[in-house]
Amino acid sequence: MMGSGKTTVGKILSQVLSYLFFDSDALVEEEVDGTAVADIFKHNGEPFFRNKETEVLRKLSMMHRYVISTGGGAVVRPINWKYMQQGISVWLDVPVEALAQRITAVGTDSRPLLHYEEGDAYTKTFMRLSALFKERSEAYANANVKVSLENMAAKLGSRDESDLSPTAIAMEALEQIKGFLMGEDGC
Ligand SMILES: Nc1ncnc2c1ncn2[C@@H]1O[C@H](COP(=O)(O)OP(=O)(O)OP(=O)(O)O)[C@@H](O)[C@H]1O
Ligand SMILES: O=C(O)C1=C[C@@H](O)[C@@H](O)[C@H](O)C1
Repeated sequence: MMGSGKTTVGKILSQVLSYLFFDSDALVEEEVDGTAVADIFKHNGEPFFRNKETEVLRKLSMMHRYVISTGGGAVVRPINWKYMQQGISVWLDVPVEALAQRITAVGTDSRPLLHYEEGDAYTKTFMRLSALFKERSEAYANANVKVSLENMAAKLGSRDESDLSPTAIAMEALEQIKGFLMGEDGC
């Protein structure tokens, strides 16, 4: 989901692994002459953006030793899973309340799918994100690994996910990836 920390956590993970980091939204922007995602949505429409996103994921699926932060909506197209499953997919599962708080703090200008609701900034962001999460939760569950911030906080005896640093989340992702790979090898 947008604001879940894919970029922040993904960059840390890439450093720990000594992999390169790429953000698929940034690559789509490059393909459209440096046009910002919000402007691509505005001028070319969402289907145009989604086609570019699929094309970027196709190209990335041929690369090795990359950590990739995908767009939050990449999960909705089944064809994208064909590409994402060339690697190990990680779902950063962050409660919608926390997402809305983070996004409200930085503003919604760069997030074209959050522009339409009435009301105060937190409430409209929360409502829209809740609807998107409901539509997409089944698709996110296709990921090989799920890092639940709620579960991580509970293990630490806390109910507040904001206590979790991006580094701690990256380390948890790494542990789960190792567990997934060991399961794949039948270990
Ligand atoms: N663990 C965390 N705790 C608190 N804030 C965080 C955490 N991880 C990321 N953030 C903050 O949340 C915001 C969104 O993070 P980030 O850009 O990494 O998310 P994203 O999933 O890549 O978002 P998008 O898909 O919309 O680009 C940033 O302001 C970032 O500093
Ligand atoms: O959740 C989404 O559908 C999106 C997330 C962003 O990363 C961008 O890919 C775009 O704003 C759409």
